[in-house]
Amino acid sequence: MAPHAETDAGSVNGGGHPANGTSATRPKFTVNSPNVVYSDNEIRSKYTYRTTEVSEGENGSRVVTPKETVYDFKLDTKVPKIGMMLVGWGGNNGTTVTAGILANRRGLVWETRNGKQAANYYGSVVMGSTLKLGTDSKTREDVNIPFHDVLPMVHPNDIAIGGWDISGLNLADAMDRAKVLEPTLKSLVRKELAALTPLPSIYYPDFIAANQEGRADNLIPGSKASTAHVEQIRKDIRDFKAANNLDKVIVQWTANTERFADVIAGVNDTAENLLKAIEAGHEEVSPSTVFAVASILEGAPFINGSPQNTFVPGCIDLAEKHGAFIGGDDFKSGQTKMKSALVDFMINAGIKLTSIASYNHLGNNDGMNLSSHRQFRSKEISKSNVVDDMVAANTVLYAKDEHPDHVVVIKYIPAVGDSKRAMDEYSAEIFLGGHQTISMSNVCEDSLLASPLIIDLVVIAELMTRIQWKLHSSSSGEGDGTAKYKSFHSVLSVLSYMLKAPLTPPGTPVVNALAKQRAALANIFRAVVGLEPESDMTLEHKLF
Ligand SMILES: NC(=O)c1ccc[n+]([C@@H]2O[C@H](COP(=O)([O-])OP(=O)(O)OC[C@H]3O[C@@H](n4cnc5c(N)ncnc54)[C@H](O)[C@@H]3O)[C@@H](O)[C@H]2O)c1
Ligand SMILES: O=P([O-])([O-])O[C@@H]1[C@@H](O)[C@H](O)[C@@H](O)[C@H](O)[C@@H]1O
Repeated sequence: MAPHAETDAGSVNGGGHPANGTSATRPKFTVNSPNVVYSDNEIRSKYTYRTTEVSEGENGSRVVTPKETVYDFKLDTKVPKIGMMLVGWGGNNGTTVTAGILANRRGLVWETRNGKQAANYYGSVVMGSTLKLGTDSKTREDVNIPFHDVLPMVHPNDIAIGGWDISGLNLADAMDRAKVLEPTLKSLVRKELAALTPLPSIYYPDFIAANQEGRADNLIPGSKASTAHVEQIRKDIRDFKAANNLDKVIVQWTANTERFADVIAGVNDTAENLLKAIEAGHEEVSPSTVFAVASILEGAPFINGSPQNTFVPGCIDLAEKHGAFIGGDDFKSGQTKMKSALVDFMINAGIKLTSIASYNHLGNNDGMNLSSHRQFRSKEISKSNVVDDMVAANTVLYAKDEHPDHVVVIKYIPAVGDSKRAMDEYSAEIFLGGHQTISMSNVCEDSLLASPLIIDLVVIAELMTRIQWKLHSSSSGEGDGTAKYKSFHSVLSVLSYMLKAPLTPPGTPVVNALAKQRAALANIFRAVVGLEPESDMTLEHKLF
């Protein structure tokens, strides 16, 4: 069946939201400040970023100096028509997120054994959460707004969807294979999904488990990297963009977890070497890296929802050289999301976490792929490193290089399907030699937890393409109007809230604490419209 792009999704406004297109979308609030200027298609702001610099004082003391850097931000308020192309579109996540967007777009309601269920975007930080805007001028109470309203963002209902899969099943049959959704919901989206078929993809057998071979029937010829593969994927992106009359396309990897690729000097250590290695068909270049390279060259943001090292140094170098956005790694959906919140709480409460035993079993195709050791190893790494920053930051509890014992176990048990079971035990030392043990059982519907993250990653990555910054003349020392606006760094570490192993610009620290990640996201968006970070000090309720 010929690959089909989804029909133009932008014209169906199921969510009661403003139609998408090139017209500017009116912000949901107006900032009353001389530092914020509104025009038809832009919001410009002057923002003072306040930090604290610590330096060595006398006799081993420290000197702490408040620092101010003034930035100019520019936000393009035109919300574009975008498409999302998923690599692994026929998988559990791909089919579930597609069905979910269709259900929301059409405002579907279906019968379940507990009664009627309406489509929703629960689990999406953008569509399901709020943030504090400020304090009511009269009541002095908090005013909270939907996260989606803080800046003009794409509405997921309007995202055109397409993608690739090594399996040629149409999306309706693939949805059945995934065994994630209720039959009543499936029946309501089946017809539309049946008309969607993943584009053929590249398949290099050595990178994913051998047990995946049986589904590989929808292939672009060639079993190792090639320039032809890059060019085919670039053409697919262009064709999808044209077929759906899109302004932008964002590509996400939600295909199987690959083994780590060896990082080899002269092969994938620089952009130039990586392109040469692809041209030479080097066998250490993975399919995910080929997709990343193609997306970068096509100017489409690329996000890696799996744990493998797609972004070898040469790939990051290429993104930087092309000013393209990349983000990753590995959707943070259930067990690790809980861990990044619980460990933050325990260690910042002064409780000395001494061990974490994380066990989970699942029975979906992801689990089958992870039953192969080299693919499991990729996941073990991304699930294990999530506590490192929180431990290293507490030198009261932990000596240098001291850390809790931490084991990760993943077992494939077909009977549980997509309903992943996570069982964790957190052991800790408390006051006067006491011990605390937290045992947790967490039934995580893997794809129903990951799909909203796919949406958040696309919406936020797109928003980041419309935000630019420059040093204000008072900080740059240059005359007004001389500095040029530029985009955020190519590596979108702002996406870390949705990811287990956040990719950050080379040489910059990784923050895994969930609350810090979310605060960074919210406060950066506040800064873009000239608002101070939300500090939660609420002095207005303490000093009166
Ligand atoms: N909660 C979650 O579901 C969750 C959380 C974090 C990360 N992940 C990661 O997301 C990925 C997808 O998870 P899933 O449950 O949808 O898995 P899945 O196995 O159901 O889907 C993966 C799809 O990718 C396809 N595929 C494999 N190699 C491909 C290639 N080279 N090109 C195109 N398609 C290819 C497969 O045919 C399959 O349809 C996995 O890597 C998983 O580890 C999932
Ligand atoms: O995000 P999380 O729940 O910690 O991690 C999950 C793992 O526990 C699971 O084994 C794997 O199949 C999923 O892809 C996901 O990565």
